[in-house]
Amino acid sequence: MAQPPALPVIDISRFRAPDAADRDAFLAELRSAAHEVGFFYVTGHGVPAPLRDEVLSAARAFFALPVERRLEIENLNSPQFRGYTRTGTEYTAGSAYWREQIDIGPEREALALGPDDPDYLRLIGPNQWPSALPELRDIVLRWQAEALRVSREVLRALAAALGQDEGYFDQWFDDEAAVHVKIVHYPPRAAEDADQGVGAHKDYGYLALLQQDEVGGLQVQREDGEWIDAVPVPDAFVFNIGEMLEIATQGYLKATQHRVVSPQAGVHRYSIPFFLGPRLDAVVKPLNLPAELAALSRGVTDDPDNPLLAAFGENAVVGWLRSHPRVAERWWSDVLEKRESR
Ligand SMILES: O=C(O)CCC(=O)C(=O)O
Ligand SMILES: [Fe+2]
Repeated sequence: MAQPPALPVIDISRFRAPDAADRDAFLAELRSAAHEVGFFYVTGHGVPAPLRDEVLSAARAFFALPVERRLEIENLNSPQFRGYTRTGTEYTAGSAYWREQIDIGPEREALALGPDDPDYLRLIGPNQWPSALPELRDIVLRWQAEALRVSREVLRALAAALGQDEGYFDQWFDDEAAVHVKIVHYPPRAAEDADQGVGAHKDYGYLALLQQDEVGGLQVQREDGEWIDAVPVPDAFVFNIGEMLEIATQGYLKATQHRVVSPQAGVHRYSIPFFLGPRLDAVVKPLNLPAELAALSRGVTDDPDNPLLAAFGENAVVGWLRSHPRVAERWWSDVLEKRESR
């Protein structure tokens, strides 16, 4: 049965409202959604419905390809962790996820690097695209451009809601900014009690945007520990705060834990998350919050299993190495050895 959404709904078009009072009311709503829950729906985003349908259809078509065609772009081929991950080979906290996916990032040439270059520069490189579904590239890149536009608008609105100039975060963006799209398929659970689609985690960039189909399964942890469903809301994206914004606001905004419960037998779920991070070389500094907001900051989460790193490139490297151990062993063994001996 359809449940009413338990998360706030933010109409981003109100950010450009000509009426100052309405804009202030909008910023107050956004601020409270981002501070109290860290998860909210965004409507009024202007991403055309046909494009949203096209990307989900392309996702279904890719995962319906024979496995050998999917494996042509396996991420094991890619030092930059790009490409296809088979079900059961991606991890959080040592426990496998029940999903398959394609990881896509900015389309670049890999750099010729020396031993003293920072490790995160190894994340720069080309994507892999399936020859069996040539239209996927164009559809995903068009969708990615729209997701980037909407996320940057939400980030501008958040800057304004935090008492900053709306362009505050622009200093961290240029062509090297970390954008990351995932095309994801959650197969039905293999057994009634095997329901981990994705284990509890936080996202490491500034913001994540999610387009989900009508199945549901995403859950968000409230401050009291209770898990609530981020039920699909037609035409809305789900947004959540990532670790970089938690650091920038000293915990006034919080990177919220979330997870995905696998669909029931016979049901398949498809989702397209998009992650917006700053440039790989960005080191996020705490921003100057207005006193009344600073008083409500909770500090940055101190979890020994997942220390939050203000250096974004390093935060990203740690995340990739942890979630894709096979790619890490194949292409990053020198980095792993260096880190183990520290
Ligand atoms: O597919 C979803 O609903 C969420 C996925 C997610 O949280 C992630 O990939 O970080
Ligand atoms: Fe996530």
